[in-house]
Amino acid sequence: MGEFVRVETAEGIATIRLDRPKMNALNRQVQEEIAACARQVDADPGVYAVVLYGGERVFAAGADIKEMADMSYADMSAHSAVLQSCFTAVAEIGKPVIAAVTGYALGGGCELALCADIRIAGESAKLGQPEILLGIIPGAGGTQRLPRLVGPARAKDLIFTGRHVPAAEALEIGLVDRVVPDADVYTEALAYAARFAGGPALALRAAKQAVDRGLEVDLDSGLEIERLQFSALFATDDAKAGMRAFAEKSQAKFTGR
Ligand SMILES: CCCCCCCCCCCCC/C=C/C(=O)SCCNC(=O)CCNC(=O)[C@H](O)C(C)(C)COP(=O)(O)OP(=O)(O)OC[C@H]1O[C@@H](n2cnc3c(N)ncnc32)[C@H](O)[C@@H]1OP(=O)(O)O
Repeated sequence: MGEFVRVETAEGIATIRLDRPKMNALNRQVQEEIAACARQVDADPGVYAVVLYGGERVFAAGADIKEMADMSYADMSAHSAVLQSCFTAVAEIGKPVIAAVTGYALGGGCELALCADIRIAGESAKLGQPEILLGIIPGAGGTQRLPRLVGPARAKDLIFTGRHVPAAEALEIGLVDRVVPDADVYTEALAYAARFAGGPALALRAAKQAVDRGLEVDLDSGLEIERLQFSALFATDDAKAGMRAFAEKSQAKFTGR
């Protein structure tokens, strides 16, 4: 349990809850607490899916500008690897991760949402990478994850202009996957995550890793990643249970082994 970031778990779903004054501004402490929560939920066999949530008002308004304002090249050069690793810890959670985007997801806040697999936004939510307006650029994966999601031209538009993207446009360009009434964002994210509770955790992890790792390599290598992940699942009790249940017209009981 961190000071500004905590894990709340219920019925197999973990929420990583950001809760810091000043729009959940991401300072060093928040980033490190996010990474600790990511590692905690990744290692917890009782957690089948994860929701990232900043509260009803805001997801996260980005890095703490006031903290960064006094940082030197040396400071940031020393910290930026840690910073990226905190976000990568979220991206590498071996379970479905859903970002519940309320209010603003800007800068590092948008980059955090990009580390999720699915993004559900409220109708009045706004996302963006406004770093350019501060004389800097995204530094927590935005220049890499955003173009992979929306394409290089749209990513450059958002990064070059720093503009806020309303939820409806974010849906159009694939930056978010669903738009729901503001009041329903968190419950909708939990409902989607609940689909995975009690499910085939090993297969879900294999699917996520095959897709994510496959995006980074050529097709032949990606097919090899899939082949190895697919074959490995035949060593699991879950695969036997799942296919036997189908044959017996019964409900599969997955154990995560
Ligand atoms: C060696 C030490 C290492 C330290 C750790 C380094 C951390 C490095 C992290 C790097 C992460 C990767 C790179 C990412 C960079 C960024 O994210 S840059 C920031 C990008 N975000 C923004 O530019 C958004 C800034 N905020 C706003 O534009 C507005 O606040 C808003 C979101 C549009 C909301 O406006 P409004 O509703 O009018 O509310 P405000 O009055 O503006 O805000 C309320 C209070 O919250 C404070 N605040 C808001 N955002 C931030 C922020 N990002 N950082 C710090 N503080 C923020 C705002 O100042 C208000 O405070 P008070 O005036 O004191 O009430």
